[in-house]
Amino acid sequence: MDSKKFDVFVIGSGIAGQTVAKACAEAGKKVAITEKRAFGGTCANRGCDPKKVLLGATEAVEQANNLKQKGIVKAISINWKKLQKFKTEFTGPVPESTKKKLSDLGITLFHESPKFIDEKTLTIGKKKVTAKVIVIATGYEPRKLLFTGNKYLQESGDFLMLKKLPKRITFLGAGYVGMEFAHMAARAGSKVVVMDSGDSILHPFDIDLTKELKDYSEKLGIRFIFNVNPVAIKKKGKKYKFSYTVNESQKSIKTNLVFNTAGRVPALSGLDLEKGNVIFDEQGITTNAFLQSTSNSRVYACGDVSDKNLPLTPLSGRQGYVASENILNGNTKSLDVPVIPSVVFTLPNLASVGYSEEEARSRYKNVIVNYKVVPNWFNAKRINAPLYTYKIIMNKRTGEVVGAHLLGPNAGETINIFAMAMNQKMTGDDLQRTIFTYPSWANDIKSMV
Ligand SMILES: Cc1cc2nc3c(=O)[nH]c(=O)nc-3n(C[C@H](O)[C@H](O)[C@H](O)COP(=O)(O)OP(=O)(O)OC[C@H]3O[C@@H](n4cnc5c(N)ncnc54)[C@H](O)[C@@H]3O)c2cc1C
Ligand SMILES: NC(=O)c1ccc[n+]([C@@H]2O[C@H](COP(=O)([O-])OP(=O)(O)OC[C@H]3O[C@@H](n4cnc5c(N)ncnc54)[C@H](O)[C@@H]3O)[C@@H](O)[C@H]2O)c1
Repeated sequence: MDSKKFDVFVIGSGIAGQTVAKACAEAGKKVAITEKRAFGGTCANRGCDPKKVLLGATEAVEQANNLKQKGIVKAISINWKKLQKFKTEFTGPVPESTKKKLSDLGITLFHESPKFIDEKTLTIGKKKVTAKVIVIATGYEPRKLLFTGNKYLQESGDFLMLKKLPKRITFLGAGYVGMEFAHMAARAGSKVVVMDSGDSILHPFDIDLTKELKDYSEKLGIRFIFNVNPVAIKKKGKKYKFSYTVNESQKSIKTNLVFNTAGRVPALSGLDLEKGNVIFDEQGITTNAFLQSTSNSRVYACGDVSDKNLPLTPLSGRQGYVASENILNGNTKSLDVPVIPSVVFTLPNLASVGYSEEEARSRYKNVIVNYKVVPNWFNAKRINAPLYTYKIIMNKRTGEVVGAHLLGPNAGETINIFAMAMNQKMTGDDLQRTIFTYPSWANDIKSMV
């Protein structure tokens, strides 16, 4: 068997894997990277970026609909085929440009899944590869749902590639992906059903805000079914019959497509991690503070697949950076996680940073909770936006902002200012003293605190 030796061998070419591979190659190491799907990873090929391109058109529809009778006279609608073509302008070049960037740095590329045969050796196709350091950066994959007909389930990547938008779409899972895609599909003209095994949407987010978002989603025509236990999907001509139970009572719906949006899990299958002595659990690869495997010191894990994950692109990139520092300089950099803002790109956005109301109340003796529904504020009113709500939480003793939860237009941007304020331990007074542009969404922060 042909054998190759590297200083660093990276598995997975998403943001985490690319960051490590580039840093190590730039530092003069002999580096290889392998990718079993398209080079460039989830975010750029079948996640955040293509989603946000499709979202652009639905933002235009939302704004025009809100301003009907307020100056906009004609309803606008989406040409899905043309929108998809536009999206491909972004995703199409990703694999080749990623490959070029990596190989220009002298990195050797493979296009297959490897398998561990011992702690430092992998097989990849017919080749044997040994490396001083092996980096696992394989990301997440959709959770497998085990019921009859699960082969008919589609996943988020399939949605982003749909040539034609079907009349009826069902999303199984009301988390980030299910809610974002349900909003896009509904605005692009599909009849959408969202089901969840739990009793609410987006359960890590603030309950008051998610309730408002759910009610508004229903007005868009989205139907929610909660406490669902999926039973079977049967193909019936061009449609599917999806059977499920709710509180033990049997039900079914007819739909054109069913998407598995029931969560994502670490992508570890097929790597033969046991042979490499790499311990993992359902959180991902078990790592220490330096992102090094606790069982095999030659192995580092970063991005979604490490057990230190919070599966978001900026965090995965940061983990890639921390892993590369430790590979290159010895274990010197531990992963310090700052305050992490997060946004669900429904329209309006739901965004959050820091403690929930419940967490803050249990953590601090006295908290100030500023919770208000304010679609009457100028910024929302001028675009006739139906929802604008905030819940800002401050530690009463220090005045510091410890949590911010926003539902409204532009919330995905405004939340970044709260993240920065929290990282700098700013108080409500500090924010009030700041001069923001006017009239802008950021300027509303003064009134929120
Ligand atoms: C639909 C969707 C929308 C999202 N939207 C957002 C968003 O708006 N904002 C945000 O911050 N995050 C978003 N995310 C999450 C974000 O995409 C991930 O957190 C990020 O891509 C993780 O980067 P990573 O490098 O860890 O893994 P990935 O980008 O998943 O890269 C891992 C790579 O490893 C490859 N791989 C897996 N197994 C093997 C193997 N055995 N051999 C070789 N290669 C392998 C995979 O094919 C993949 O290319 C979204 C995710 C999805 C699915
Ligand atoms: N805007 C963003 O930043 C963004 C967007 C998309 C994805 N992501 C990342 O990707 C991760 C995965 O997102 P996701 O939406 O796939 O997962 P999720 O964990 O956000 O939501 C999964 C939902 O599926 C439900 N569920 C689980 N099993 C089920 C079953 N058998 N039947 C019906 N419902 C079931 C859960 O109750 C939950 O509500 C997120 O945690 C997030 O970090 C981020």
